[in-house]
Amino acid sequence: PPLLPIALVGEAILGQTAIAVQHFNAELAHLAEQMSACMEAAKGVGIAAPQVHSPLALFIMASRPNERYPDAPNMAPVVVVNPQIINVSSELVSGEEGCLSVPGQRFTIQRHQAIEVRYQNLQGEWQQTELTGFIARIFQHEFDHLQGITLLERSL
Ligand SMILES: O=C(O)C[C@@H](Cc1ccccc1)[C@H](O)SCc1ccccc1
Ligand SMILES: [Zn+2]
Repeated sequence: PPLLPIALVGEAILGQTAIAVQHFNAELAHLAEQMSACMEAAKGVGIAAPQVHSPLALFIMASRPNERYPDAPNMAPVVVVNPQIINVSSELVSGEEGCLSVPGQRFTIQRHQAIEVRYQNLQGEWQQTELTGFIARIFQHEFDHLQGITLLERSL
């Protein structure tokens, strides 16, 4: 099946607040599958539903070592639904980020080093955990997408 087209910065959907997911059904699981395929094809470590023109509060995050973050952990893709950031560290770290919606560009972005988060999985079960480092960075990047915020608004 073809990959979903990726919204580019400037398209309205990337500037909108995402809508809470209410129905944890097969359709949601199918969307998550399509998003994972897009992320893998783009060699990304994250992708948010608005980037594939869906208004839902849903993203995928993964992690693997890459040239910018050679010590990044290997983490299998995680589906994050209706996320909340409930605590953030005062410590900020600067790092380089890319965005599938701003192709070919890299930005230096400050993020919280550690965050406490709460989200639902594809079955609607609430998870709560603390994230640090590169994975915390990815979560914050994708969470921004669900608030209609892209790197361009955060770039130093
Ligand atoms: O647009 C997206 O959400 C995918 C982003 C994910 C990302 C978040 C934080 C820091 C870096 C990337 C990227 O396009 S995925 C491509 C990539 C992978 C590793 C490092 C930099 C860029
Ligand atoms: Zn992005």
